[in-house]
Amino acid sequence: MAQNPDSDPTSTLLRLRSSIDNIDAALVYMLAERFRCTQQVGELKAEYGMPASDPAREQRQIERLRSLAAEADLDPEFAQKWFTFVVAEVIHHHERAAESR
Ligand SMILES: C=C(O[C@@H]1C=C(C(=O)O)C=C[C@H]1O)C(=O)O
Repeated sequence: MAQNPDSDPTSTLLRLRSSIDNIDAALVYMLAERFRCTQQVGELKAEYGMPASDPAREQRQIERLRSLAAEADLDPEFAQKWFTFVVAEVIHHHERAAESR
């Protein structure tokens, strides 16, 4: 009789880790794509003398992401922390783009 593939904890661990590795790869590609977009925003802002950060836009994004996180059963605080961390890096890039003009 065929064994249940999940009856062996080692195979279960390997199967789950394989999915985790795929998800991590997708996240890296998604982040790279996001930074490619924000880089273009940074160049546009530097060219036209627009401010690096837009707190009102960020506030709207935070509210939207918190609501999406709650729907997806993800901690909204965690979603906000992740967003704030990424945006801080984006703004740093925008400031560097403006300085190098
Ligand atoms: C990318 C922008 O610049 C900043 C970075 C943001 C982001 O990474 O989502 C949002 C607002 C701005 O503070 C933008 O203004 O759209």
